Amino acid sequence: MKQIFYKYQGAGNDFILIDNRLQQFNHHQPELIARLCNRRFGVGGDGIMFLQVKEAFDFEMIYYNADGKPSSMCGNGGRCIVAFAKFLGLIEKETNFLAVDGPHYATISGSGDWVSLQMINVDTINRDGNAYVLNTGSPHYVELVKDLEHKNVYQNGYTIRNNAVYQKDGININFVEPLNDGYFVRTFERGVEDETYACGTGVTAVALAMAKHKNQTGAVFTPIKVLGGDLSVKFNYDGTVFTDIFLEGPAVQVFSGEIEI
Ligand SMILES: N[C@@H](CCC[C@H](N)C(=O)O)C(=O)O
Repeated sequence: MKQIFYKYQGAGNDFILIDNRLQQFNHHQPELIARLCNRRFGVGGDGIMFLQVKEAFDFEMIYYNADGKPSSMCGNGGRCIVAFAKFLGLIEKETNFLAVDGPHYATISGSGDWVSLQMINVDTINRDGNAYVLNTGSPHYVELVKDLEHKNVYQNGYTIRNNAVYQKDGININFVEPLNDGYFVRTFERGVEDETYACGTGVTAVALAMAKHKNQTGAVFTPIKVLGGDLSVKFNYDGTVFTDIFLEGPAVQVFSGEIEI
């Protein structure tokens, strides 16, 4: 059977998008999902999303990691599916949709390639040695480092992600270095099991962890540079809970096509 797909990227975090409003695609097939995401045997992507009908919402986002397993929230994926919903004519300038971690509100620019996505509130940040550990829809480990440009993110990320604490459930590993204006972040992603060019829940975790690190409260705006471009995170922090968290950046359709499944 032939399947139409769309390919999107958000700061280089790339995804396959499928319009599954008619429920023609049975996505409970881990091997097929992993093959579609494979960069040699399939379309290629850090993950795949299915846009489905959901009562009381504009749509539902069903997300799988590149390894074929259902995942927790994907921030850049969330931004890309909002751009896809606009492309399909389902929404105009704003949307309320359902994802695995609950309802999300988002706004989209007129041209449709800049998306601001509200993320879940965060009230818990734990420590693991010098690192910060928090859940922004997906679990994240955040470590401040020096000379991030030359760090072996794959090797160091792989080692932490697979240590006795995190091996079973997995975690995403973010290394962060302060810049004059904001931060530079590189992420080893669970479910891709490799460094990706960007991670939306990851840069969100970094922005919150750095505010905590610097005892910064009030309205905060954090520009973040990643391998695939620029993202930003804005939020309010009262010293206890992070609210009104928005992840912002590009969400671009790259190509579309048909693949045999
Ligand atoms: N790329 C994502 C995170 C996707 C989920 C992650 N791989 C996990 O398993 O936690 C993002 O943009 O947030």
